[in-house]
Amino acid sequence: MPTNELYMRRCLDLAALARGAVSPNPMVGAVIVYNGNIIGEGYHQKYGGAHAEVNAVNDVLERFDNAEELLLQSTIYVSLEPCAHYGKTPPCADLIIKYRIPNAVVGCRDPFDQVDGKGIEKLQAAGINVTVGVLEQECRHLNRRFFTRVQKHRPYIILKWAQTSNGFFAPDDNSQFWITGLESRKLVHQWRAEEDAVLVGKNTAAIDNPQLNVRYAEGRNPKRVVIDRRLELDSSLHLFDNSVETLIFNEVKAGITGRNKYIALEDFDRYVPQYLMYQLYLQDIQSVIIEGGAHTLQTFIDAGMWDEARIFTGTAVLNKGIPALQVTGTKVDEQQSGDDLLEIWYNA
Ligand SMILES: NC(=O)C1=CN([C@@H]2O[C@H](COP(=O)(O)OP(=O)(O)OC[C@H]3O[C@@H](n4cnc5c(N)ncnc54)[C@H](OP(=O)(O)O)[C@@H]3O)[C@@H](O)[C@H]2O)C=CC1
Ligand SMILES: Nc1c(N[C@@H]2O[C@H](COP(=O)(O)O)[C@@H](O)[C@H]2O)[nH]c(=O)[nH]c1=O
Ligand SMILES: [Zn+2]
Repeated sequence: MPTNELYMRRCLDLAALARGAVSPNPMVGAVIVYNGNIIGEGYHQKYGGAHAEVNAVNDVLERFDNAEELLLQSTIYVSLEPCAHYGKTPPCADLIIKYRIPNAVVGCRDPFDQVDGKGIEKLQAAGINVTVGVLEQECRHLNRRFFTRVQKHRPYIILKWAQTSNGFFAPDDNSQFWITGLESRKLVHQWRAEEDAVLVGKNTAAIDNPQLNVRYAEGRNPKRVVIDRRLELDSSLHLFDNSVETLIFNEVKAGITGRNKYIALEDFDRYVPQYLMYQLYLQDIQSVIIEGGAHTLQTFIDAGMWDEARIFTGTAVLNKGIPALQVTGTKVDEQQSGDDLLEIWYNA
């Protein structure tokens, strides 16, 4: 692998260590290389905390007595364009300029309005040799949630469901039927920990009484979201147990009771997926995993409001029921999850 790619790959690995911990900020990793050796590493570890470049420079300063001398002959690799603005921390471009690091290699440009090329320009104006676009697609992919929020003004939307081996989604008698095995269940809980919110429709909330939390994996619980137009759901359901912030989209009331947030939509007959996702965007929710049911998933599919679909096909069989859903897009992966088959599709 060419050298630049090798170090950028390390930046990506570092960045990914913060999965689920920095939203709505992007995940970013940085390494500093002197004479073919990595002398410092860092990543953005938690929301509001130091940026990757700061941690990488500090790592060098802590490890070497002659750090400032080494930095004068080093290259900094960073998976996202260094920031140029005063946010929660001062601009990273200024830090690189301050230590006169002569070379910067950037994975991809930051689309965020206050950066968007200004970090690169600032470095170049200071005489730093800047290379942009190393492993660019991978760098953009890692932060696809962040890019979607900044560029589309909505969260990244993941659809997830399970279907039987003979193409059914659920029984049609308002009962719960578990299709997948324990491994898939663990995987889904891990996915929940990686996203900001998990959403279900009213019937799923009533029939399954889901908890929608992270019990079979490590990590933090996502916010819960439910669509309940007329507020018909029973308040004794797990969803309303105040263990996690829960957003209830309805047409009856707005307000907060404990950790339950009622959000009123003006129009429940048209553009519901669009309105809903805009509301989540306003709440800084950068990604959402939609776990059903069929009706809810279908409205998002019909509106073209999805980015990724994760579809399990279990070994269970149903003789009749709600038919499984179809997406058109690109299948990017297929793998076994215990006895289940898992397909990943992108909407492109
Ligand atoms: N196989 C799997 O992966 C899963 C299976 N299930 C199963 O699926 C079944 C439930 O699925 P289903 O009946 O399709 O129900 P949903 O859970 O999708 O709930 C549908 C209801 O939610 C409200 N809603 C959803 N989307 C919208 C929208 N865009 N605009 C307005 N209201 C909306 C409506 O309620 P209102 O009546 O207020 O208008 C609608 O009738 C259960 O048996 C459950 O066990 C559930 C999840 C996953
Ligand atoms: N039936 C079914 C799924 N159902 C989804 O999981 C939810 C239950 O979440 P929890 O209460 O937290 O365990 C349920 O409401 C529905 O959204 N998921 C799957 O991976 N496989 C399955 O076969
Ligand atoms: Zn920064």
